[in-house]
Amino acid sequence: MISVSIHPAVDGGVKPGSSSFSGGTLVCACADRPVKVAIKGQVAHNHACGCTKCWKPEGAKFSVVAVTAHENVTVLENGDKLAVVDPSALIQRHACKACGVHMYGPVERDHAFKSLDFIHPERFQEAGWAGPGFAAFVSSIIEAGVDPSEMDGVRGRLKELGLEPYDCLSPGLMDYIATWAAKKVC
Ligand SMILES: N[C@@H](CCC(=O)N[C@@H](CSCO)C(=O)NCC(=O)O)C(=O)O
Ligand SMILES: [Zn+2]
Ligand SMILES: [Zn+2]
Repeated sequence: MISVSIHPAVDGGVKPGSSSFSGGTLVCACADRPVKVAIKGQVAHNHACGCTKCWKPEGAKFSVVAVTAHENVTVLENGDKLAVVDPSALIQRHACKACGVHMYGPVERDHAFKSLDFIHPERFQEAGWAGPGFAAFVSSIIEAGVDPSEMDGVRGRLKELGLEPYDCLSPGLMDYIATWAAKKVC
């Protein structure tokens, strides 16, 4: 049986990152004047995300998305092609207007993730970025058009790949957000 496709970067097995990876350049999909963004250091909290807002390559059910500190992000070339996808969203996803690839998404609002940027490590020119460690917003793929009857197969495949499926973020990240919220309210 052909296994369920999750994302081209993980369908053949999740690749571990290299301890010597010290950052690189994200490049959009344009042949002409591609947007280039430099990222310093290894990425953190890389995960597969099933939400409808994250950029996915053609045909993928999930995105692969990680975070880095905003100070590690520098637009190198063709930044004039970037526009914010949804200015009302928490993550200010800066996408290439020509090819649609999301290049970086800063969180500027008062939130546990403030000063972090969401990026898609598959757009690195270089190899060695840390692979995804879990799958988030799995049920959200239904919102993107996946038939609910496919969900057992999708969750089964994610587990097989070592990407524990969650319908929100991982427990560690949810606890982190809740801890931040608890401190803020009191
Ligand atoms: N069911 C919705 C969920 C969208 C959503 O909340 N996405 C998360 C995860 S994005 C990367 O992990 C989120 O934090 N979004 C904030 C934002 O998008 O600004 C859907 O699928 O659309
Ligand atoms: Zn582009
Ligand atoms: Zn997402």
